[in-house]
Amino acid sequence: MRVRRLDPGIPLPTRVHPGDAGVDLCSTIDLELPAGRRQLVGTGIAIALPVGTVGLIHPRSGLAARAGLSIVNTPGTIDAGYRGEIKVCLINLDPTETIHISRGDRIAQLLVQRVELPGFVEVDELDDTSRGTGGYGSSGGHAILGDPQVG
Ligand SMILES: O=c1ccn([C@H]2C[C@H](O)[C@@H](COP(=O)(O)OP(=O)(O)OP(=O)(O)O)O2)c(=O)[nH]1
Ligand SMILES: [Mg+2]
Repeated sequence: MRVRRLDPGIPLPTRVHPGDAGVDLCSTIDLELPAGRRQLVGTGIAIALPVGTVGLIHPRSGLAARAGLSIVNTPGTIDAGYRGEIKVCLINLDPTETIHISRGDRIAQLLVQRVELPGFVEVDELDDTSRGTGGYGSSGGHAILGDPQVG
């Protein structure tokens, strides 16, 4: 995969272990992210994905579990033709604590996947299926909102 470093001080995307699906991306900035706030953060890299693939930007589970750091539009979509800097819209989901990020910290991970590129043909009817138009919990088994002891 061809990759450009737009910020020479930032390491290339790294696959920490051979076979890892995600390659980690780093922040180009120091950042204080208060509880509930979001910010678009540069990663200092640009890539040339092959047509027929997509880059998906996922959060890192450790930061999510330890600090509540996530990504607003997870997974972010990197189109094959995109040549700009990959950016990450970080959000602090912790209810009270500020998250401190330093330049060079690994803040997200990039996955590259094959993707279908179908054309769309308008029709009057779609074929019947067992699910039909049922969705949004139609099969049951949802969690109950509120306190189950009350009422
Ligand atoms: O987390 C992300 C998501 C997107 N992008 C870049 C690459 C992607 O190819 C482009 C457009 O993304 P998307 O299609 O999700 O955003 P949009 O709001 O639809 O913008 P556009 O009108 O440019 O497609 O922005 C990122 O750098 N990081
Ligand atoms: Mg778009």
